[in-house]
Amino acid sequence: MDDEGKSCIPAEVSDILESVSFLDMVGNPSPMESTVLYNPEEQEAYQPLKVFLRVRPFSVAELENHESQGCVTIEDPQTVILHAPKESSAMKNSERGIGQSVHRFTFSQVFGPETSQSEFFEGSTKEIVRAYVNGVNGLVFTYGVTNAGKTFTIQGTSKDFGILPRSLDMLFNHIRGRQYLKMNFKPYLSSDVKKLEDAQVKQEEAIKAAILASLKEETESISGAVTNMCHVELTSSNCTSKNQPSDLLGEKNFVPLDTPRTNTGQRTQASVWISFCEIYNEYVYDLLSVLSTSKNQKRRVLRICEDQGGNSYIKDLKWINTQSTEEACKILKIGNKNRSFACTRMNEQSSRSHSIFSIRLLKLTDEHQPHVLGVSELSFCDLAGSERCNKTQAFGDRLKEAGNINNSLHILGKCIAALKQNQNPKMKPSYIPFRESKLTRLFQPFFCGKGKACMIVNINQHASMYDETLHVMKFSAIAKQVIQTILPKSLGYFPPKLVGGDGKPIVRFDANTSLDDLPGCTEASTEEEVDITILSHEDLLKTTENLKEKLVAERQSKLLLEVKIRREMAEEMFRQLLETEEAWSNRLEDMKDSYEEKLESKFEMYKEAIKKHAYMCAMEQLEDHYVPIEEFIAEQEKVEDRESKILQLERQLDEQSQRLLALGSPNSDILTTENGMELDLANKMMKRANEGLQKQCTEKDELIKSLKLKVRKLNETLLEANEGYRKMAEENSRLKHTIMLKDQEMNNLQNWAKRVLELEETVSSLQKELEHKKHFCIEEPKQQKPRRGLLANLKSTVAGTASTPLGKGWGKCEDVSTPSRKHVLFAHKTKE
Ligand SMILES: Nc1ncnc2c1ncn2[C@@H]1O[C@H](COP(=O)(O)OP(=O)(O)OP(=O)(O)O)[C@@H](O)[C@H]1O
Repeated sequence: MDDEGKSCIPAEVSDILESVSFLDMVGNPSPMESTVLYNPEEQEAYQPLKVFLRVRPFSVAELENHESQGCVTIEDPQTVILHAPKESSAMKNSERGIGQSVHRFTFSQVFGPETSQSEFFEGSTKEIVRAYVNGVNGLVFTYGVTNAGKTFTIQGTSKDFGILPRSLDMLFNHIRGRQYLKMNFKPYLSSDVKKLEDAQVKQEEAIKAAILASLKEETESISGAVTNMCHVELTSSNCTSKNQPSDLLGEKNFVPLDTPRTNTGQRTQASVWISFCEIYNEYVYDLLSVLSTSKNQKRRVLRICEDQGGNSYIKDLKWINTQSTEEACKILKIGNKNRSFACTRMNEQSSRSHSIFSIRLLKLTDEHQPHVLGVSELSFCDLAGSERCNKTQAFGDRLKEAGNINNSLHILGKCIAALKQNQNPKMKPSYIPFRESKLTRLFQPFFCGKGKACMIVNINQHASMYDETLHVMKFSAIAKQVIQTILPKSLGYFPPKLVGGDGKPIVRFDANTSLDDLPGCTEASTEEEVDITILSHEDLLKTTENLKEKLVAERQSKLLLEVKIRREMAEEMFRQLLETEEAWSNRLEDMKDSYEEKLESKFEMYKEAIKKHAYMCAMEQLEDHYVPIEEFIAEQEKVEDRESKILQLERQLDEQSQRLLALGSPNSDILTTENGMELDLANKMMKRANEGLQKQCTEKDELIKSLKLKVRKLNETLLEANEGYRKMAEENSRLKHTIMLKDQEMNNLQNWAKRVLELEETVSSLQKELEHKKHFCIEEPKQQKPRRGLLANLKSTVAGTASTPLGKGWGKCEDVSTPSRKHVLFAHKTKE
């Protein structure tokens, strides 16, 4: 989208517009289009929205001004190519690599600048008019920038009639000779009929006379022009013959109006009524209101209401009985005078509002005892120009108008985009904002299967309007993909209802539906959007009173509804709480069991580990200090042997000492001399014994040393064993810590249980409130549902477990007084 001013195309639509691929524009079928439709009825029911393009010729003035040509090229009857002129944003964008400078669009039919009004009517609108006279509602709307030829296409000029007068002519030719000339059956609400009292008929006649009188001076010219049209333009019709019906409709498949006859063989008759209104600045005005011609009087704003079938209609809109095309054209002219024209810079007679001209055809049985057989409506909507504010250089009121025009077209764009999106089964259905503008509210039934619509896109070939025209074309590319679903009459329609002059039902044509089904006053029940600024003081008071009554009734019904909803909600909440409680208690049990199992298995694991470790340590020690028993015995024997030897030697030493003492006595000299030899011998022996002893001592020392070494090694082994023990103690403390954490988790679980208890209290308070409400409603108090046991169970379990030292969920069924298996186990572990 360009950044110049506010676009009439919404951002969402713009996004889609930008994403509309070149292939889409050349007419690739949408998902719905590509769906195979097997029977002709289905094909009739699902049709893409017909979009016709009409290219306006250059005016003499434009040709004189050398308006650049060549922007629009018609390739074939369905395709048109747009070439961006140099100065356009599209060209600038394409030069920057964004978008293309050439675009191809396809339409149901493209009508070039040389197309006459008659050719255009034949090729575009005739089909809808044909369906209309057979009872199918129709809508024709023109879309395009200002000065593109929308009004020219619908209304034409006094010499060159547009599709509207031609449709009227076709209709009147069709019903010629079977027209119901009395005015006592009048359109009512969206598709009902009101039977008027005589006084009301007179009033209708007076209104019509007043309207026609306001254009008396121009009657001649219009009459002449219409006659002219019949004689000159409609060459294919027998319009010249007043008594013969037109053969415009004389084609295959067309069922003439007089074909259906009632069971009693009565001929059908037709009554035609027209209305003309405009939507200006989001207000609906009646263009046929006589008062509106007075300059000083403020125009009355009309409201859009809905009937019981949800169909929108304009409340208090004037419907004028019309007996001929001439009359209808006169009325159109009067309406045009009231239309909000304002000079814009681009079009001298630019229409700044959306105008809607509607024709209602009432099919009746014969005059003596008339019954309504059906009502169909054909509307022509001339939309205001879709240009942006800055192009028209709008300020003040014009800017406001442009804003409102843009807004309603913006909503129309959103609706069309949403309709297209909703047809795609792969996309998420989106809300269609029909109610966001008056225009789309009135168009809604046509897009919801209650009529046939067709869109006429008008463009001019101005280079200066290229960007605007491109947006119009992109918009139409989306509109073309919207599939219209025409509902069969049996579906979605409320059959026409005949009401009396007071608006109360007289006859209903649906035998299956009784009159009791109808609301007392449909109108009153469906009224909305009251514009209080247009009401007098008395009206305001009356309205206030009515509203007060309605409010009281509404409040009562709302209160009952609220009580009902609250009760349902409370029951639902209670049920949910019980379910939650059950789920939580189950979960709690499961968690407890799983933690118990985990803890037990961990204890077993650690026990095994400690045992294994102790065994390993013992084995290592055994390996280090292992001495074979034989060696040990041999060593022992050696030691004993040596000890006995030492004892023997000590005894010998004692003996020697005694001998030496004996030798030291007075007769020792004698002994010395006598025993000198013996002493030497003894000394030698002692020396030898001494040496032997010394040797034995060194051996003993070595043995002691080796024993000390062994003792030291044993000490070291002891230290290692101590270290192992210490590690095991640490492991043990870690285990204790893990157990503590598990305890905390169990605490958390208990907290959850408490929460469940709190919820239970909430439930009981809700129940109390419910009881209170029940009293309020003076209803039989219901027996409170017996509480499920789980909550109580949980409560007692939690209370029981909380009192135990390790509490926290150990053993749900164990006796508190007897120490549980886990307690003993845990105590044992702690001890370890
Ligand atoms: N097909 C046509 N042949 C000849 N003249 C045309 C054609 N279409 C439009 N014109 C002339 O172009 C001028 C503008 O047309 P018209 O008023 O219908 O535009 P518009 O789209 O209704 O503009 P706005 O939205 O401002 O009302 C008129 O003078 C009309 O007579």
